[in-house]
Amino acid sequence: MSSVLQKLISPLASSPAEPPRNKVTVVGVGQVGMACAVSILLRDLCDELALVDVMEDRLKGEMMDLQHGSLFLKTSKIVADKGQDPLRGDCQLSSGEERQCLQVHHPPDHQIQPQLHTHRVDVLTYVTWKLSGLPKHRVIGSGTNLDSARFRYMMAERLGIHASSFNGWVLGEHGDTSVPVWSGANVAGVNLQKLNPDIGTDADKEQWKATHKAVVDSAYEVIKLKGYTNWAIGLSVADLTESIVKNMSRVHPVSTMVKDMYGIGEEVFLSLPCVLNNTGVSSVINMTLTDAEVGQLKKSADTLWGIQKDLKDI
Ligand SMILES: NC(=O)C1=CN([C@@H]2O[C@H](COP(=O)(O)OP(=O)(O)OC[C@H]3O[C@@H](n4cnc5c(N)ncnc54)[C@H](O)[C@@H]3O)[C@@H](O)[C@H]2O)C=CC1
Ligand SMILES: CC(=O)C(=O)O
Repeated sequence: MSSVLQKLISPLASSPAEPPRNKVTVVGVGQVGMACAVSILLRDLCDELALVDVMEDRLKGEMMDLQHGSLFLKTSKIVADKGQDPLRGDCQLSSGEERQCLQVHHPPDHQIQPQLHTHRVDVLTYVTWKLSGLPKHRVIGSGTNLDSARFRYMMAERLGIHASSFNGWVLGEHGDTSVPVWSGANVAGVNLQKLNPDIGTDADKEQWKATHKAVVDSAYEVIKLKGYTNWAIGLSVADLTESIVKNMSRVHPVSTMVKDMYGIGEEVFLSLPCVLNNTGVSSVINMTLTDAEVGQLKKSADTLWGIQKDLKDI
């Protein structure tokens, strides 16, 4: 007696379905991980989304909740895996392999947190690079992609234009010692430093420097107000994901290994403008920075090295 399934569907292919061509794994299904997951799903960036967490109930609940939204999404498979080793997983690519696998890590950093008095993404990117054994161009920290987005939004608000029309970069360490590149800030190619040579300095009568301070303070402000930040980081990680999985070679400020750049002598991860495509960070743009900006980058590098050199067992 045939089942409904057998009566309804006549299989044509005898071989099993192909493995996913674009798989994204989100490690850590807390506030940030789920904001990344939803942003990635809404932009149709993968054909399989895998969630990984050590909290089994939460992981299953988040997976089921997303699966129930499948009707409104175009991602064919949403799965969860509590057992996957987050740093190795099933996403290792051998050379020439066509599939795209990308892992987005946002678990907290219990092992190193006590030693940190700063934001952590750059140090965690270094730790991930060391533990994974992956080549440096395949380990990318979201870095100052978020700081730059906040800067562009706040500068654009002050100018009465949309964030996408203000071109400005925040480089270096994510957070407190991030470096706004005032020398490159422009709208439609019009350099703001040419209009106001003091822009970004204490001597500036218009105090544009306050906008960068507001960028740094804004993470603390949002955390004070709602307990965490998640939407902007989720949206920004999805944007990075798009450049990678769609092989777009767009330039983003992300955390990469900067030893031997701008006179930095140590193995630290800091944000510079990076070309992102399906090889990872395929190249770094050599920005023409002022001496003061290079000095600030080196200060960020020193801060991070001060933390990293004391990390044991990596
Ligand atoms: N770089 C940036 O711009 C930003 C970074 N963050 C950072 O992102 C991290 C996550 O933040 P939230 O999502 O708010 O925290 P959360 O506490 O809501 O979520 C963390 C999740 O990671 C899971 N987890 C812990 N250890 C794990 C392991 N070994 N393997 C798999 N999963 C594990 C936890 O069970 C939890 O579900 C924090 O360290 C936070 O500081 C947050 C916002 C912006
Ligand atoms: C928490 C954090 O690092 C941020 O929102 O910038």
